[in-house]
Amino acid sequence: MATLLTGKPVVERLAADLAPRIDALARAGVEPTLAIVRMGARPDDLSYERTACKRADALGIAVRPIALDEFAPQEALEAALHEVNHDADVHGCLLFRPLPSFVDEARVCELLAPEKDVDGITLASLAAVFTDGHRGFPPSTAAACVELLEHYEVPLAGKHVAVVGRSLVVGKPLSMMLLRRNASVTVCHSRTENLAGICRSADVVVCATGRARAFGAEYFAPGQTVLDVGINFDAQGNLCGDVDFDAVEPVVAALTPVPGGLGTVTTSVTMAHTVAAAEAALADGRGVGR
Ligand SMILES: Nc1nc(=O)c2c([nH]1)NC[C@@H]1CN(c3ccc(C(=O)N[C@@H](CCC(=O)O)C(=O)O)cc3)C=[N+]21
Repeated sequence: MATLLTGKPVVERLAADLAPRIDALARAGVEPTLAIVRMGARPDDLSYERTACKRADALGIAVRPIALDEFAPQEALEAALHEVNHDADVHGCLLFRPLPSFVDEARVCELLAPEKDVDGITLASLAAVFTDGHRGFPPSTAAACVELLEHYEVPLAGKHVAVVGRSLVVGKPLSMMLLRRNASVTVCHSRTENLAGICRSADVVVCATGRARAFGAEYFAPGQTVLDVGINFDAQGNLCGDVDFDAVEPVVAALTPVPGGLGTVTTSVTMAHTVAAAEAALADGRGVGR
């Protein structure tokens, strides 16, 4: 029987930290505001948007959903980001990825004002992750993994962490964040030879491939901590992770569930980044007294 590393206590702790800060902003006449920009209607985007709206509402953060058609021209997306950049009442922006394949994602990401980049999509934010700098925000999903590991006091220093997945949303930035905490990180991917063997040899395994229930018991060993970053929908439309939960739960020491795991922490981290962005805007005199 593995210990379930649920998101709930992490979410509650983050909320307790944010409440007085949101109150202080309200007294200064600022309502932290997050723009959510979506193209099309991918189920994982919708899942995030639903959870984000609920969480924002509970905390006293405003959400501005901006939904574009799946086939909207890139110019429409660029115009939406331009508007976000120039709206002093918007403090943060979450742009769902991946974008449709005809969109130049790298170009679009660079358009967002770095101070509103609460999900670490600009090069400025990513550079800070790689150089251990203090500017900007890391991608929320990567930050959520670290928050959860720290909350549950999972040792990282000197430990071997296998990160499976090399996206800019999770795998690459998370590897750097773990390295900074003195873990020895193996970054694995679809071309990795002996993936199961590498995973079995690790102290902590992070599954971030986006393939429903692809990680069976053969990838794991007793004593391990497993983070399941996957948000997938199976053929029946049920939300599931990258880990085959029923097969793996009897093997490992601790495991995050899906739903109720890292997704919920990711949402809260985005809210925390939005509040921090609002605080920075207030301190800079941006968006007040106009
Ligand atoms: N730039 C970018 N950054 C992302 O981090 C990103 C993205 N794009 N595109 C979409 C995926 C998906 N994603 C989710 C995060 C939280 C939940 C979440 O909170 N789910 C809840 C409830 C799910 C439900 O009931 O529908 C849970 O896991 O318990 C879901 C999905 C972040 N993603």
